[in-house]
Amino acid sequence: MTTTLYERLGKAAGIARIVDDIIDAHLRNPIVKPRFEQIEDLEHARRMAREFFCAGAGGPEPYTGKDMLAAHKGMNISEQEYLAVMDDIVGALEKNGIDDGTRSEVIAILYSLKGNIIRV
Ligand code: HEM
Repeated sequence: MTTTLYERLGKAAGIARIVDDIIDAHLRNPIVKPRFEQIEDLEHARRMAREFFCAGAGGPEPYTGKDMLAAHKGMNISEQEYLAVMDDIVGALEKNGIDDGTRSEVIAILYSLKGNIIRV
């Protein structure tokens, strides 16, 4: 039996916990903290990130947020900030007991989005 990425991440409930840990990590990470402290509606951003991961992992939840280019346009996000965000995501996946292969899959998907996020 193969399981989907969505299932291996713990479906909506598991993804919600992972996203909460990612946001907590960003708010503690000196490299990206100022960006995330400035967000006016953090609960909205949290909801969008949960939807994005659910939909991106093949879950049934629709993603109702902006595409990655529109969401990050004009922010002048650096390569270093992008890496810091990726590191926080890996840390949150590890904290939630996500296996090595699944972590690599998530990182590969996110890496493919970098052209829509860095210095756009
Ligand atoms: C790993 C790749 C990333 C993914 C998958 C991602 C995903 C998202 C999503 C889904 C949103 C919500 C869009 C919406 O409101 O409709 C968002 C917003 C945001 N992202 Fe990212 N992001 C990534 C990288 C980054 C990086 C590297 C930074 C900067 C350090 C960043 C900073 C922000 C900020 C500040 C917002 C909120 C904008 C606002 O509502 O005021 N993101 N991101």
